[in-house]
Amino acid sequence: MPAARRMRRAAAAAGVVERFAGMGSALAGVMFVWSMLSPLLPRQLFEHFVGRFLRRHARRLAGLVDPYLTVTISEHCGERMKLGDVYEQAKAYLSHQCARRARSLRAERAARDGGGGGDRFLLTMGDGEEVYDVFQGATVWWNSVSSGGGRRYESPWFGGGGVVYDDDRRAYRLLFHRRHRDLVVDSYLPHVCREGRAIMLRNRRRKLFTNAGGDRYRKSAWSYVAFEHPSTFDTLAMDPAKKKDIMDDLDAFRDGKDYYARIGKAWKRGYLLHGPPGTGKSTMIAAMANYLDYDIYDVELTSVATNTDLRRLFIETKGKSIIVIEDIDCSVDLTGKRKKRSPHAAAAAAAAEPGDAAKDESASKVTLSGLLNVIDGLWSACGGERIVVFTTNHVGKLDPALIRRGRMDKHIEMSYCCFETFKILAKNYLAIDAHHLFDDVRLLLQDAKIKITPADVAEHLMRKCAAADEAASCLASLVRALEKKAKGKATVEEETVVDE
Ligand SMILES: Nc1ncnc2c1ncn2[C@@H]1O[C@H](COP(=O)(O)OP(=O)(O)OP(=O)(O)O)[C@@H](O)[C@H]1O
Ligand SMILES: [Mg+2]
Repeated sequence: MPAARRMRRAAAAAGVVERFAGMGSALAGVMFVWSMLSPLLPRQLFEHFVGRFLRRHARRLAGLVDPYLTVTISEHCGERMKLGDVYEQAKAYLSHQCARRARSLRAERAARDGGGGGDRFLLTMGDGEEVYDVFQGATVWWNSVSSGGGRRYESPWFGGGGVVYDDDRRAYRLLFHRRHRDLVVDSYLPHVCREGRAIMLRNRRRKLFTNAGGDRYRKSAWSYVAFEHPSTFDTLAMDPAKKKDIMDDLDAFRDGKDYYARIGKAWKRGYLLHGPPGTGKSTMIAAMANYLDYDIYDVELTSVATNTDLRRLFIETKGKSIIVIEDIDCSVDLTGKRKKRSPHAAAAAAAAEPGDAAKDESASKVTLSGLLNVIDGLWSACGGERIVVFTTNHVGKLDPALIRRGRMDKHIEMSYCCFETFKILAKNYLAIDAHHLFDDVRLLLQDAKIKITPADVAEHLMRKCAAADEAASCLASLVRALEKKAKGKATVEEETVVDE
């Protein structure tokens, strides 16, 4: 047995002995005083005084007999039965540090990054288990307790609309000697949370959250799937200098916790990605998330009924995340004015049921000021380490207040394909760095009148067969498409891929 483990066992055993020895000597003292006094006093007087004494000093006596304190960390806490962060952190810590000493274990799937992690298990303490831990020479004991027997029932309210409550309440109980109180509260518990957070980060599978399709009685406003987009900055086709600038900016943000605190600014950063369709705005968001190892919250503004709901959504996002609002110009009317209806829409509304009209009125009432408040107001500072990204095809349509620096700190234009961009796409799609047709492509792309998006170029370079001369045929297809544009025979909108 390794020496370190032998020492820890010995420490734990010593702790148990010390715990019971302390109780035993205090109990023996009380019994001794009792046996001395009882024959000397009249029985009624004795009972009266002893009764009063016990009533008054019961707590202090209990303290003499049992000098141990407990701290309970519950699974659920606060509003709407939110899962307690501290509980999750303690669970992760215990599964890593102490669970191997437990005899009864609970197994959960430990999802890891990048998919395929579903076969790993996280082992946590089973109900009623006790394990010890040693911290700076002090021994503490952790107990896993549960109540409710794991019953699940459907709410009788809201028409029983699928709201299922889990009656199983779990908690961890931490037991320690009262002389370690300061050590536990000031150092040990923060250590448990810190270590637990780090373990959770290492074990987590990144998530793509959405608020669309939810109902307001769900425990969380967000639902999610595993985030598995393969885009990276290596595969993202754009001017290398611009790409490096963005990566440096992201690095500075990720490592900037102390800097943001020093300058008195919330730890968040806004990016505005603008450019024509198919220039890689969504691809860039995926690359940013993969680069930073962050989750993505994709906000569907049209599914948010009010500013209050929007605020709740933002409060429920966690740190290390990118909050995305795509096509911000067409999400909702953020000027607060109602858009004029087309004659067709007006006729349809007139023919609709009265209930439909009411539904229309109750559609999203998110306002510009509501949005500004969550991304830049007092609420925006909750949690920290968040990036907010807006994308748009029409930057000119946006309200200047929405995209001013400080809200959207970095404006990135995603533009049409240049030769540098093409070379990255050719490397991605055809695995080539050079080809005799590259010169033709370069000459054509140098012509400012020829506008082709990376999405269109990518489609030309996409493998269509496993032929040996595949690269040549793909490049020839691209050259033909570019020549067509040069001759004005095709516009960007009408362009279609020529299949070989
Ligand atoms: N810069 C790029 N680098 C690599 N691939 C790209 C790039 N731009 C576009 N693509 C390819 O084109 C497809 C469409 O790109 P993407 O969805 O990112 O465009 P977008 O700018 O978000 O378009 P929209 O404005 O219509 O949402 C992607 O699946 C990707 O394969
Ligand atoms: Mg997009």
